[in-house]
Amino acid sequence: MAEILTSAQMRAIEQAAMAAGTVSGLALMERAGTGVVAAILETWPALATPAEPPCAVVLCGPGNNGGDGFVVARLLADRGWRVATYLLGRPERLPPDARATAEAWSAQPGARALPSEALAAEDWTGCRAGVVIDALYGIGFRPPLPAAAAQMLAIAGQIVAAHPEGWRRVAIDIPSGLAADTPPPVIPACDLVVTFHREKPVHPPLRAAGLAVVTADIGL
Ligand SMILES: NC(=O)C1=CN([C@@H]2O[C@H](COP(=O)(O)OP(=O)(O)OC[C@H]3O[C@@H](n4cnc5c(N)ncnc54)[C@H](O)[C@@H]3O)[C@@H](O)[C@H]2O)[C@@H](O)CC1
Ligand SMILES: [K+]
Repeated sequence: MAEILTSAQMRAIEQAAMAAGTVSGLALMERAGTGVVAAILETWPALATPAEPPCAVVLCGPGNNGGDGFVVARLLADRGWRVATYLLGRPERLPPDARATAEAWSAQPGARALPSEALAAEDWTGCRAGVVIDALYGIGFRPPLPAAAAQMLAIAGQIVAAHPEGWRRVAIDIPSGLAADTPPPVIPACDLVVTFHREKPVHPPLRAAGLAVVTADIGL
């Protein structure tokens, strides 16, 4: 059976690698985002060679999971996708690595880096293929889910529901609202979960329930 790590064990491995100077937190975040994009394109190869640019609605939370989301936004925009990020919280309160990836994304010409409040007013109906990226919370989350985050996920669900053949939901590390170290009380609506280095206790039950769970190598 594949090794399962708790969130504390995962953090300890990341901290040890950073303390040893073998990798920075920012480099790990870049690898994490790269792994998410690779998993999306492997899971849905049509998105790698689309007839028209796909869209990405990226929900970014207040921590490093959100930082991964900004990397994914930048990389998908580099591929010609139509991308917007929606940040829950204030950019100046992001932790340093996430702030760096947010700034790198915002600095891209044409980047649409928006506050969470903008999500409700956006119209994505003209985009036939796309992904909603859940980068709200990862291994740092402890329930309950804040109402504002639940509201963002609900709006994103409506975007996907409007195009059941063309839009997919992707969760970075963990579907937001679930805790890393315990079995999920409910199975969330999600098509692909991309976690890093090793699965956490939440992942095997998700896979057993039919969700695609991919573990990306981030070089730890
Ligand atoms: N250098 C790193 O730390 C790396 C982090 N990675 C990503 O970072 C994630 C972990 O990041 P963080 O530790 O910043 O945490 P998260 O991004 O999971 O959570 C963000 C913040 O939400 C807060 N929070 C937790 N529960 C809450 C609740 N119920 N209501 C409101 N706020 C709540 C936490 O205090 C935390 O500061 C991983 O899941 C992974 O996606 C990856 O990029 C790999 C490298
Ligand atoms: K997430």
